[in-house]
Amino acid sequence: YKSHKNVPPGPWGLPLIGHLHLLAGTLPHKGLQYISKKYGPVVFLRLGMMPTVVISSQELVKEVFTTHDVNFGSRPYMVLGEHFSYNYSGLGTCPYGKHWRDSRKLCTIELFTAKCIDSFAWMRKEELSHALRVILGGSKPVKMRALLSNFAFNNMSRILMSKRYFGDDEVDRDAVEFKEMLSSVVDLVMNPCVSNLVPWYLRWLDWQIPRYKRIHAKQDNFLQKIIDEHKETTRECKDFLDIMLEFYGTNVQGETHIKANLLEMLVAGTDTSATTSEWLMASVMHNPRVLIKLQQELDRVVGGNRMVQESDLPKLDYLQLVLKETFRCYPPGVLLFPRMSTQDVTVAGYHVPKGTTLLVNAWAVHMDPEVWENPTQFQPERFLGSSIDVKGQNFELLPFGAGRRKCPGMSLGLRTVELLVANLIHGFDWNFVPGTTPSMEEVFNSSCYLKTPLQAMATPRLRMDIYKNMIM
Ligand code: HEM
Repeated sequence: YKSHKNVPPGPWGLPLIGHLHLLAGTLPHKGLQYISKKYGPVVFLRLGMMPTVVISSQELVKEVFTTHDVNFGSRPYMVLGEHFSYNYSGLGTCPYGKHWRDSRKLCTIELFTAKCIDSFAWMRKEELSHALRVILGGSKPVKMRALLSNFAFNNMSRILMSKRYFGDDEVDRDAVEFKEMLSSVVDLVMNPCVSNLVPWYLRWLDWQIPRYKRIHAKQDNFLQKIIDEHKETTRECKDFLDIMLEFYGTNVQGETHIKANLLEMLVAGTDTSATTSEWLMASVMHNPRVLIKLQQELDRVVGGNRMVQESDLPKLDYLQLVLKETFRCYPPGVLLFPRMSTQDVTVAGYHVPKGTTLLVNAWAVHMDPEVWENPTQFQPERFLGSSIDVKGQNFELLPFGAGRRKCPGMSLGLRTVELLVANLIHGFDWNFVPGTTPSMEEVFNSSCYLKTPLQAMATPRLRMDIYKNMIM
């Protein structure tokens, strides 16, 4: 890399660890933003021994996701892909090519169309009624993270494989273990573990490999059991696992693709939606003006005699602004999901060789003062009258990425988040636990989370019979 004169600028690195020391003790997206302020919007770094280019401006995001999108269409080496996603068999980790195109088409047609998403409405309604029951009858204060995460997980697992794991009182112990495994897998996506930081011939040095293998064996057991159960029973209405069994086949290779897809979709679809909902709730609780304005809109559009239905959501204009602002300030994928160049390419006039990891600092773009006025302030009104949406079309707001490998689950994720938060805000007044004002401090585990899980006091805003009608 060094032998090439025209590589992007960057600080001096150290042997073996490269530039990792510059990110120690800071959140990676903030550390990378600091470096890019000094060296420019395209920076070359070595994360361990792995050559990496980091992009931090709207203009360059546009360049990589339009002109060079095919070239950056694959993912780099990741522990997630090798050890957990059955050697890159799933839609999110597999290399750009025929298998990816076929898998993406299957999901787009069978899972993510507006018609499919509408057809899951009754499941979301049931899950909502369970969430209401937890809020009204459960412990005080409400443990928001568990509530939001169980809602997202149950919705995903029902859509994918007709399974509901987290009940109101009873929980499936295997599922709890599986969900914990998923969290460890999520942690490993961008974790600076040895395997992620060295070339292939040194990966055997990673002392954590036996741990990956142990977790994977348990995960495989759980997923295989679900597939075997599915093959033995038939459902009146096919779920996505039935559709995948028909498409990929029931041979070992087919089932491997299915297990990888199930795992990746649970990883990609659960935490992202739950984290967005938690950031939104925390943000509006810290900005009571916004919370009151949301409730006024809900009173106007929905009224005080019922809970919010999916058909109300497109009419909730202010909620859309608040959601956009939440995504801008707290995108769950602050660095998106890494890509890799499959050919030598010129970015912003600099040479980027084949095999370089591309990180897009979406958070830095969302906080760029050249693009946003007062970027650090939470101000949903900034989107009033603006055509900016969350689809990443103009590359200044990218919570779902952009280009060919952008998130295919966007509409499903948005519907899940909007329905839940609209009902939480319409149905209850929310206050911090008396005597506490939790901080908005974040932690990074591949995704950004509130450091202290949100807990809140809920006071019903509507007549009791309205909740009772909703709770089945
Ligand atoms: C608020 C919710 C969500 C957010 C913020 C989000 C965000 C993202 C981001 C940033 C990427 C990487 C895009 C890129 O590389 O440019 C991604 C990819 C992906 N997401 Fe989502 N996501 C969400 C919900 C979902 C849901 C509900 C699913 C459903 C299963 C899903 C499935 C996927 C998959 C399969 C990929 C990989 C696509 C590929 O490589 O072709 N996501 N998501």
